[in-house]
Amino acid sequence: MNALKNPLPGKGKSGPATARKSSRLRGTIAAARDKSCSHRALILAALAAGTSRIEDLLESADVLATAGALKELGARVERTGEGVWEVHGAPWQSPEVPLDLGNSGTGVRLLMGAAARFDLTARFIGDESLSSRPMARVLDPLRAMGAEAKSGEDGRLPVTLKGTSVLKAIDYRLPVASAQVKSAILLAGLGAAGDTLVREPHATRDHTEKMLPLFGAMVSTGQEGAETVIRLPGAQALSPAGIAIPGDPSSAAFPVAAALLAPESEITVTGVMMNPARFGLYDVLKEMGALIELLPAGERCGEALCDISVRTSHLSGVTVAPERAPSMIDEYPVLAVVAAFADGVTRLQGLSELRAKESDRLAATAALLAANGVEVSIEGDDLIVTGCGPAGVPGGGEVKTRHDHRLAMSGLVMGLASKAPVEVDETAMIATSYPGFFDDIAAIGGEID
Ligand SMILES: O=C(O)C1=C[C@@H](OP(=O)(O)O)[C@@H](O)[C@H](O)C1
Ligand SMILES: C=C(OP(=O)(O)O)C(=O)O
Repeated sequence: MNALKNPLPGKGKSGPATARKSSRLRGTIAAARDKSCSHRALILAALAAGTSRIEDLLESADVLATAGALKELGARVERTGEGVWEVHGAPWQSPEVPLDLGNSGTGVRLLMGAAARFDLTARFIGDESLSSRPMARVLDPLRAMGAEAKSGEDGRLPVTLKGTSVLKAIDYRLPVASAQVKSAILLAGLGAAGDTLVREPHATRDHTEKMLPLFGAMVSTGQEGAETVIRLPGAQALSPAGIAIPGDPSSAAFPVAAALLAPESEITVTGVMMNPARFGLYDVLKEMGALIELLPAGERCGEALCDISVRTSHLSGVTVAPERAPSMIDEYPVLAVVAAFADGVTRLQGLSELRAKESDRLAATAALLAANGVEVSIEGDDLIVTGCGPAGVPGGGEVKTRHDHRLAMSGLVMGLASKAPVEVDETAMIATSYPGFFDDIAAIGGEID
């Protein structure tokens, strides 16, 4: 394994934390870099013949786990400066050790797809949370393409995958709305004989499709009735690229929500990617009455960017239809927190996929709200939140984070605006997606200790 040229910054905080009512959140912060694009940039670079340079990579635990796995698979991966990485691709080989993807669903599922087209055997493992998440959704299509896979109980990790350089192309309709499954199939399809087709009944984030051409690959996206169809010709070689990673709308959601809820606040988060398949939360917040302004801020990686300015707002409950879920899938916990402060009832519909995240996020989000005195219920796959309105959110609860970074950050955002402080039981996993969270909240004046 090759060593990092420059040491990485510290891993962030761990242990419990308490957020206290804060007001006058002010300032401008740069958005944390996008996790989805960071994983993809590393993986595509490791498939390309030659040296790619990635700037502003998100140096979070999840992304570093992907970088570590790529080294074990034979790529040369070097950190040459803050957020700057050089990756030299090579044909992937059987790793000598199990590939430990820690907490990262994106890392493990995309890597299984990308590895399937090589003559190699790799064992994939992860932490307790990742080991409880479904992998059959990726292994089934990879098996249909000709890979062999053995999994733990119920299609979970550990998974031993035997890839093959003679993969078959498939025409596959996604049974769940998942960009990870789509991407795994497309990455495998790069090495298959013939055209691979992925059909999406509900469009999901399209970063893989958008980034592949930057590495010289051909891929096209079309519409057949209500379905989005992605077609990728097989037997494609990738060329190296220079990529700069845009800001993450999912991470930006936390400071934005804090400023909406804490009195007399006004902040700006700069450089946020506006990809429509990621931006659903911001549309919903506007529908709730949020004072949000979006200022165009150029482009990165083929994605339009904006600076988001947000002020403390009077919010009303809304209904969010199920078909909007893929465009804001990771934002429901913090949206539920925002809804708890609104006037009236918010209905978040069609959230079955939240049960397959780092925790059962549907149950855990309801528990977070209930522990802090908010009326909440789950009806089927819907989350119903009765906003506390002018009475305010009581707070005072202890949030069980269940290895889930988004729950931890959502609980802390609630505590920045609720009457009594909110404690979360663990914060280490925040570094999986947003290592700068505590610094950013402190920079705008939020009190977390
Ligand atoms: O492709 C990606 O980068 C991601 C897709 C989503 O997962 P699913 O594909 O499981 O919906 C999302 O929840 C995850 O944070 C990142
Ligand atoms: C679900 C998430 O990530 P992953 O699936 O990559 O673990 C997330 O970041 O909220």
